[in-house]
Amino acid sequence: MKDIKYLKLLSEQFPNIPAVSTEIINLKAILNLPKSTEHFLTDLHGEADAFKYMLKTASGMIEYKIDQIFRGELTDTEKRELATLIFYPKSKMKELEEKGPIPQAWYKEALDYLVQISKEVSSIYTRSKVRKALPAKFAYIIEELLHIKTGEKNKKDYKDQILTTIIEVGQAREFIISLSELIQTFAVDKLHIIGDIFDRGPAPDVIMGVLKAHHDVDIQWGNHDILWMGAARGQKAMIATALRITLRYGNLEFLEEGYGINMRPLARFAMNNYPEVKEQIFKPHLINKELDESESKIIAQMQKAIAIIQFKLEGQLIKRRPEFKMNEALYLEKIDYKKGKLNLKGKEYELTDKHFPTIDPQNPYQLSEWEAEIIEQLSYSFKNNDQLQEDIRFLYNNGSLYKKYNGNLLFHGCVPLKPNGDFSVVKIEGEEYSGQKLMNFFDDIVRRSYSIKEVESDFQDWLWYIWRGELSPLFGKDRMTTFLRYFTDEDDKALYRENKNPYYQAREKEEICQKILAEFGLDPKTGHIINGHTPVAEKKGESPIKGNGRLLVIDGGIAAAYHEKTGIGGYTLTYSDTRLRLTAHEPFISKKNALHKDSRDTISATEVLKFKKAQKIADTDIGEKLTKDIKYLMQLLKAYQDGVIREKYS
Ligand SMILES: O=P(O)(O)OC[C@H]1O[C@](O)(COP(=O)(O)O)[C@@H](O)[C@@H]1O
Ligand SMILES: [Mn+2]
Repeated sequence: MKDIKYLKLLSEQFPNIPAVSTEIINLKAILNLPKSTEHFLTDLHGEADAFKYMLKTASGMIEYKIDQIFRGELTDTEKRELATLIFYPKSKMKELEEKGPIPQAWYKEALDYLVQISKEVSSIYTRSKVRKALPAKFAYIIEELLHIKTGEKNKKDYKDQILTTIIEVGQAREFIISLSELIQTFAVDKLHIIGDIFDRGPAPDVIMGVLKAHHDVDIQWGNHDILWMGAARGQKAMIATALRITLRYGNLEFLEEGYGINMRPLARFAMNNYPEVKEQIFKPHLINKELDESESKIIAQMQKAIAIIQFKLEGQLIKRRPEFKMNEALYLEKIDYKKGKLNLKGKEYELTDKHFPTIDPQNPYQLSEWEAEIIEQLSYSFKNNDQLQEDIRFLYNNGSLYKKYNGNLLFHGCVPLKPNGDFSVVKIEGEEYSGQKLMNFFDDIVRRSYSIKEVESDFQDWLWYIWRGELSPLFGKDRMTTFLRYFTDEDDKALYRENKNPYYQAREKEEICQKILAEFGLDPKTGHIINGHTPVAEKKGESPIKGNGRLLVIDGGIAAAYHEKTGIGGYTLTYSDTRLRLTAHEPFISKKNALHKDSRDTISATEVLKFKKAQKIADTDIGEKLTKDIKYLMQLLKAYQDGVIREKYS
């Protein structure tokens, strides 16, 4: 029996037998609803258009529903037309209008179809949840339409009349838009982003805007998110790195226009110090866009300038934190500046670029006065940028290093392992961390870095470690060879190789996946690990399904930069009441293309798992919580019945 004090507290919310009974009936009914759909996306890398499209289409879920409802009734082309109407209602109707007035019959049919789909996708939610999600202006009418049962003869005329009147009063367009948005919202209940929203692509700020407006999203931080979180806290090596990557892909728009960060001081500095720059090394890597020569040159100059600042700041940090064991990356002191050569482990390498005007060979990691001023200014603009701070706060508040959800384990990179498959042990201030404890340690570091005020604090150095340290669960590689890739040009691939943590080999084995699930307190027989971070090269025949189905890697590369490597436009995962489905997508080209193509977007869909019995809310984490609540409510009911607690009626 729960503490009487607790029951008394509960009685304030449910003061009498009818109130507590109603709640019990309500919760028990909810337990019997089907489990709602979860949608997993990862490695968005600034690709806002592709991401928005995946959300709109619920990764093929909407087309799948249309198939189910209209099988045998509509042709494939008609089904695709209906799907694009749901994805882009405004543009689709605008196009039709351009060809002439839209006939009433078209509106009637479209409304009828959309009502049918809305009914289907909302049928798994409680009335109250559906009501809350309805657009206020049409809530009453839509609710009426959703609750007319198919086959209810006497209601058919009633429904027809409502649809006809909607058209007569000129509201059909608005209704179609509202219903389409409703379908998009209801197709997926919960969105999981397995990390890497930032870097490489053009519009992470737009993605953040969409996520902030979403009804239910959680984020498992990726290394590139941590990079921006550290940068926004003012960690200077991370600011320099985030900017270097932005410049490397020539994506200044989101920085300057999206976040309003002024890049002119860096541009002035770069033009002054690097009037000539080796464009073959530093010219921006442009995807789906072009820049004129002068723009491209200035971005190259800025990229070199910020890269040198990054290497200096990283050198300082590595020296300050010997426990990070990253001396290997102390490159600037291994350069013979007169000869223009790099000396690594007794071997000399010719540098591809020997112009280092800001480096003092005696003190190579010291920033020049101007460099110091630049990074100081940038740090000020990052820390005082309202928009960026709001986005990063959202990442902190809705994110974590890993998540356990409905029996599955979600994280971006890895759980660091030793080559023999044991969990790696990290010793920090006398304490040993491994497995879940290590993940919790890093999660705690990230949170504390946010709440602790002082700049460049210990915690911020650790954030940088999470970005690129050997035992970081988000990086999962032994080193980052950026410097070598810029400044050396060897045939020897080993020089640049970043070796993946043994986890990536080990996860092919079912028993390792099971061991990890068990370490996190999940059922190793039924749970799944869901990973992002490493693009799956489908082209080379790599499978996203590992460990005999216990682990799924869904980074197929939404990032346009990786399409060539992966050969597809990304994987996504949906987990409904009946199945866990992995979908491979075609690369997203443009909205225009999506609007006009008459085929599906998905290349293939694999049923990773099909449940024998459809899952109910009772089988989920929320169900577990509700079951506990019901238990206490039953105790309260009994306490009223036995007179242990007095009922109140007002
Ligand atoms: O693909 P780019 O922009 O050259 O960046 C390569 C760098 O990105 C990393 O792959 C990290 O990014 P990911 O998390 O996307 O893998 C580094 O290991 C590597 O040095
Ligand atoms: Mn990553």
